[in-house]
Order: sequence, then C-alpha cells, then structure tokens
Amino acid sequence: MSLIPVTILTGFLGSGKTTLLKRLLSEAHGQKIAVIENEFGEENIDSDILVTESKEQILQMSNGCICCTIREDLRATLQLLAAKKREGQLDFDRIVIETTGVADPGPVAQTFFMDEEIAATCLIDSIITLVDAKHAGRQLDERQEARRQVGFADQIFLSKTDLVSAEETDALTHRLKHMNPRAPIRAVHFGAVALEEVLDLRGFNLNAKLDIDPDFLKEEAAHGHDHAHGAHCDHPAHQHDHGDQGRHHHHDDDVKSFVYRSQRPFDPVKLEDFLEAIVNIYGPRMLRYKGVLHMRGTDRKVIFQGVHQLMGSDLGPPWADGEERISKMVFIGLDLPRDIFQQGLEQSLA
Ligand SMILES: Nc1nc2c(ncn2[C@@H]2O[C@H](COP(=O)(O)OP(=O)(O)OP(=O)(O)O)[C@@H](O)[C@H]2O)c(=O)[nH]1
Repeated sequence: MSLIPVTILTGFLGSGKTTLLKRLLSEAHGQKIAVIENEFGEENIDSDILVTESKEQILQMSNGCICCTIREDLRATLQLLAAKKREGQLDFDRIVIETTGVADPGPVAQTFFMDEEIAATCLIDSIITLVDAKHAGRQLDERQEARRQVGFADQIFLSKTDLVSAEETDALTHRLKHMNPRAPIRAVHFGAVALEEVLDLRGFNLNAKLDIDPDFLKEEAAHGHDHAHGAHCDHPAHQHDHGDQGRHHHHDDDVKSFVYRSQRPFDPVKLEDFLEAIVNIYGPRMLRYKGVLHMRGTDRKVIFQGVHQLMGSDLGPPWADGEERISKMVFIGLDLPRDIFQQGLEQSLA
C-alpha cells in the first residue's frame, strides 16, 4: 500500500485554520480527505463550524493538545484510520490534521518518524502555517509556540491581510522571511486558496527541521513532555467542570481556558452589550473565544467567535429535531476573571 500523505495545518489561536479547512472540504474535488481535528478543551466548537457532507471522516481529538498530553491518542487515531482504510471501512486518499492554536508542530511531526507503524503507513506532505496578519506581531513577540509554528512551516498563509495596511503586511512578510527563509508566503482571504496549493505540496523537508531542532529524531525528545529548547508547555490548563478522564495539565500555565454552558437562551441585546463591554476591558488578554449559542428569537444556532477585540457572529445551521439546545462558549486567555464572565453571561440570559 502506498503511504498516506498527511498535511499538518497549524497556526496560532484564531489564525484561520478552520476557515481554510472548511473551504478546502467544501470545494468540489475528487479527493477524499480524512480530518483529525484537535481542539483544546472538551468542547469541540469547530465540529459545529465544519459542516461537511462526510462528517464520519472527521475525527475529534479534544482531550488535550496533540503535541504533548495526547500524543498517544494521535498515534492511536492514525493507526485506526490506516487500519480502516486497509480493511475498506473508510475510503480516503489523505489526512489533514488541524492542531490546536497552541501546538508546537515539532512533536506532532516527530510522531511520523518515531513510530515505526505510523512511519510505515503515513508520510508528511507538508506543514502549513496560518499567520494572522492583524495579531501576529504580538503573538510572535510573546508566544514561543507561534514562533515554532512559523519555523516549522513548509508553506505560510497570511490571513486577515484585509484588516491591515499593505505596509504592515510587507513588514510582517519581511519578519516571517527572516524567521523561515524556506517557506513560501502568500496571503489568503478567508481561506480562499486553490486545493493544489494546500495538498500534495511534497514540501516537508526533514533536513530543514533538523536545522531548527537537532533533536528532532531523538527518542527522548519525542517522548518527553518537556519540549526541546527549554520551551515550556504553555498550553491552556484544562479546567473542566466534569469528568475528563484524568487528562489535566499540571503545568504552571499563564494561558487558561474555561467553558460556559447554559440551557436557557441568551437575550441577543443583553449578550451583545455584555460582550462588547468585556472585550473593551479584557480584549488584550482574550486570546481566543468561540461558542455555539442558543439565542432567543431564532431556531438556528448562533456561532460566535473572536480573537482579542475582533469579535463576530454568524447564523449556523438550525437546531436539529430533538437536539438539546445548550449554549457552549469557550474562553482562552491570560488571567481572565472567570467569575466576572460567568456572572455577566448569566445576566445576559433571556
Ligand atoms: N477579516 C478576516 N477574518 C478572517 C480571515 N480568515 C479567518 N478569519 C476569521 O478569523 C476568525 C478565526 O478563524 P478560525 O478559522 O476559526 O481560526 P482557527 O485558527 O481555526 O482558530 P482556533 O482553532 O480556535 O485556534 C473567524 O472569525 C474567521 O472568520 C481573513 O482572511 N480575514
């Protein structure tokens, strides 16, 4: 059997990975793609956003980040996919892995070299990194994961260039070229990019990865939870409200996530007022937030999401017959006052 090509889609929180993937999956083409979605926290909001006809080809991995706590799960998921393909239960030509926004792509890529069974069935086609033109400056200054994502890229796509000036885009491109001279850089508007510019790039270059990470092929680097280069794992701690199969991070993280749920519908006006206020005050510390909302006055899901001060919402699909209407919101940020958020959201209910 020929090796299954794998594309690793990475990029910091809110950089446009799901937007690109959604475009890719909905584009008419003959390719059958299996998707591994890794989202942080136990709520997988992206699965509501990624509406495709082939839902069964999307595997969720949302009990941690694949670059550390659930590397074993990634291995198991890849083995399961390969086995199903072998046995004719699943038909796909390639795999796309969407990592969490805080993933270090290094350890994810290592899995394809360090595990013999995976190495014998899959081959990395390329690592694609999305860079948010509006927020990248600060993310690259402050976040090691963001820098590693750029360093490991075989192809860089700049999202949100529509929100900045041409000079800002040029300056960012210049900075990215310095960080990674090998990866071609191009702007994509809301993930609009031709399929052949994303898949089958055959861009993965092991030698280049070894330049960044001389320990890339070393066993302990692959299995240790402490990342190479003294990079500490900055992932949002899991603060689940209910059972999570013992997958808590115990790192001293500054980035944390929490989830808000409610069965009562939101009042749209109250919620908008509250969110605007909260974004004004805490926006710089709100790295990423998103949710599927049960809103008074509509039978459709409301998908809301944002990055720092940039917030937006969309009408999603209708709630299915018999589906429980529960709002779920995830906030990922630096020292966010959970009580204030919780209280304000309660007060925004209808
Ligand atoms: N203005 C603008 N917004 C964009 C563009 N691409 C994506 N977005 C928006 O940016 C937000 C985040 O996009 P996602 O695709 O969800 O980002 P992500 O990288 O999957 O986010 P996480 O997985 O949560 O880290 C969404 O509101 C998108 O609509 C773009 O080119 N221009």
